[in-house]
Amino acid sequence: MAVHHEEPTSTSRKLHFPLDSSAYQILGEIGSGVSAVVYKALCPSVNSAVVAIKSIDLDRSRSDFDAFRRETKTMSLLSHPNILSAHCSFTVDRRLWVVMPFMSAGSIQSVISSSFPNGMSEPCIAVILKETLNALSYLHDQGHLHRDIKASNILMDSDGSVKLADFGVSASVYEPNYLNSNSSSKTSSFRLTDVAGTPYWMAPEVVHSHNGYGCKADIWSLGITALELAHGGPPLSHLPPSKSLLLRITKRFNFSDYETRGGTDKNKSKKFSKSFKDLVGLCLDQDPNKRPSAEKLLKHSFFKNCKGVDFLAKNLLNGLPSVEERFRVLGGVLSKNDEDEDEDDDDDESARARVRNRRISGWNFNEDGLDLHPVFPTESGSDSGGNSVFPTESSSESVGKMVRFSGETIIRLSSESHESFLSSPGRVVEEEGAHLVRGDESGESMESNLSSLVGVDSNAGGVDREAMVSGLTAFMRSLDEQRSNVVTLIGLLRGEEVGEVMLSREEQMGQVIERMRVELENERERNFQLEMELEFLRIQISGAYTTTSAGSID
Ligand SMILES: Nc1ncnc2c1ncn2[C@@H]1O[C@H](COP(=O)(O)OP(=O)(O)OP(=O)(O)O)[C@@H](O)[C@H]1O
Repeated sequence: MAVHHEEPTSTSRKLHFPLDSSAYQILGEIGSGVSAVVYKALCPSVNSAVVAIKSIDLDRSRSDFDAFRRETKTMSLLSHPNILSAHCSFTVDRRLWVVMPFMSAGSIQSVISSSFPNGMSEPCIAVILKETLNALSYLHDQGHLHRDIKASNILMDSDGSVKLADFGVSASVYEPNYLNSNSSSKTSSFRLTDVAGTPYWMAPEVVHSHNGYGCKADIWSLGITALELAHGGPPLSHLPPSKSLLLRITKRFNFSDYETRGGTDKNKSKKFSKSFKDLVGLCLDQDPNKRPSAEKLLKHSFFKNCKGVDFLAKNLLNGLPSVEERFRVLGGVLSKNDEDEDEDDDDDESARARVRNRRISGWNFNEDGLDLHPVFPTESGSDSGGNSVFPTESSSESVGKMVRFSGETIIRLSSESHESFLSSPGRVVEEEGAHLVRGDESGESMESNLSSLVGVDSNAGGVDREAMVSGLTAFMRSLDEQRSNVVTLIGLLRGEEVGEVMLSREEQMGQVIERMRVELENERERNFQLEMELEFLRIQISGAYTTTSAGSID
């Protein structure tokens, strides 16, 4: 077993946790995600310390190795009572092991699932949010964003102490992927541009991340977490992630909607204090600039008579099954739901269970094949109630981009020149398996094809002809490249010589495959954002219709 040693983190250097998997005795599994498993383990050489080991499969993970190095680096540089620091990390074969203190009560989400499926009391919520805000205030002050605030990333110990964990998608303002704005304040000026987080908790500006976002995205997620604690799940978690994400980020979704509908608990309408509603409302302001900072939120009246962590221990941990036991029960539910997910997409419980394992970080959100179906023509009618209008938003950056998703291809359309495009039928663009305009079809057929592409009624808008042509040309070029790669690969497999390269056949094949893999990954990453934007437009359109006709989000 190959073990590559890495520096232990600063906080644990004194303890000398071994950087060797054989030095740990695995006691059992306590959690699992798409690409990681969490174990409870013993470390006999360090006073038989009980630890949690997060073992991340680097091949299955949508974050790259650098992201995980960043997680452990971030954790090692931070020191705060409300932030979980790793003891050390090292690789074991193709897995990254992160050794952390064991938090015996597990995540707040697992506490909710087990004992409070319909939500916790406000005094408990206040303690959890306050402790989390302490961590966030420190984190933002240090120039970091967490980017994945949610109950499953807030861990609790047997004494009720609460720590923020999972820095897998956290980011530092000191890293190169942020945009500077004019503001002089460090914590308000940095702007990240990549999509990261988990759908139900994601701030609107993170979805539209080409405009950049900052630490206020964490404040939005904290607001969603507050609702999660209050109702047992985040708003709209009864819907598949893509739909909930997009509905939630539109202005159509207000906290009051959620409250009067009883949150995720359909049978019960809950009453909440004015100060709690005010706090959540502040966090969920669509305008990130209007959301208060973590530091300011700590002074909110909701925390005025906030109890200590021992209150949590008394009220949450009594009779709570062990974290292993909870995982055994919940783990069974999760795997069953994953098997069933195609059969029962609308089932509330399964949708809620599924989201626990899903995080948006680039294109992997699509990989799970949920409901992000902007190109399925048959769905357009039902999504829009058959009355949607063509997107009216037109911007230079939203023109003519192409999106490939699960073997389908969609094209971003602007609102202009639809008529002129449709009046010149006969362009030949074909691709097997893709929903594209065919050259032998009439203008009307093309129109319906185009409508199908974006899932909207094209009568109400237009297509930018030039953008379409340039987009389709780019698409053809990309197809040509892929075709040539495939031809090369077939040649190599058949034993033909390719060019005058002196490389072995295996090496040549390896190179071609690698090139195609990189291309595919780049394309998927690009496409993820485009899909989000397109779906967002569609939701806005159908939302405009629904709001006008029914005044409701359903
Ligand atoms: N240090 C720890 N101590 C005790 N339990 C832990 C610890 N770290 C994680 N767990 C348990 O393992 C579960 C899974 O954690 P993990 O970080 O892999 O996934 P997640 O946060 O649920 O999902 P994801 O991060 O993939 O969105 C947690 O919900 C928690 O119950």
